[in-house]
Amino acid sequence: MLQTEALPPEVRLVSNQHGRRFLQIEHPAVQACIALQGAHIIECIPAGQPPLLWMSPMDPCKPGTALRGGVPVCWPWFADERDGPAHGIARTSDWQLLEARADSTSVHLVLRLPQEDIARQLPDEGWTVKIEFTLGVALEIALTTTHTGTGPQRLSQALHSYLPVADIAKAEVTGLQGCCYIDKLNGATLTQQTAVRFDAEVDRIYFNHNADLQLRSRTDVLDIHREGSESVVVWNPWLEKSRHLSQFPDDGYRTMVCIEAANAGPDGRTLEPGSTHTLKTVISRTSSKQSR
Ligand SMILES: O=P(O)(O)OC[C@H]1O[C@@H](O)[C@H](O)[C@@H](O)[C@@H]1O
Repeated sequence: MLQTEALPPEVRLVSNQHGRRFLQIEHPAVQACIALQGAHIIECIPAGQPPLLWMSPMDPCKPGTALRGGVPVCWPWFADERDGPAHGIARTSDWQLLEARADSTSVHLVLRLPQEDIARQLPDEGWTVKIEFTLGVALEIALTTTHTGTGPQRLSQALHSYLPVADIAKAEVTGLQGCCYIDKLNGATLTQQTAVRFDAEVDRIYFNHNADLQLRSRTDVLDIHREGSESVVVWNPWLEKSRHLSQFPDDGYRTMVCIEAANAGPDGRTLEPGSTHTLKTVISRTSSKQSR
């Protein structure tokens, strides 16, 4: 773990009143906050812009509880693709900061999931995993997994980005037209004909897809670029599910949508011993354009 004295002045390690620890980033180009538990970024505000991420106002901030919003890291499985906790084991451990540096345009941070946490929870498997954040005018996250065990190992994962919208009923996701998806609500496989719009719960895995996406909401446009990802999860719980979600207000669904760079469903990977895979997403607001 990097010692506090080695942090650049733009990065501070802080604790809230419950003892939960965060990396607080204050840089001329960006303000951000990353919870060590889960290596979970909960705030990213490029200078002069609205936030790039949605965060629940009901976050209890107690150590051990799941944070609803930001970018939870789902690893080494997505949702319930394996037995065990939903979205894998990475969300509950405190990650270790390995590297922190800043230049004139951005802050770069590297964290890793402690080996003893992986060994305790997945005793028969060999993995190392680290995450790199580059924070500036864009939010860049790269999750790198190395298979250190013997025999092939399955890997599915997601950077579960909660993105803000002014009004979900007027938001749309473009770039998925013509793409096939699994509708997780009924198991059907369908083809997306138009931009994705929302008037009910949506929970889908789009697959065989690696092109860029846009989230359009009133005059705001977020650009989403992915690498090492052939699938993208689009999720909005709508009203009924919102009422049952932890740390989520009943009307939270109106102002968020998850667009997740993933390797999920048919895009789950098999890694051979010694091989490495990087899942990357870049979220930016390149301009304000006219939307619906
Ligand atoms: O409630 P969780 O575990 O944070 O998951 C939230 C949602 O995450 C999405 O990625 C899944 O597709 C949904 O099915 C799930 O409900």
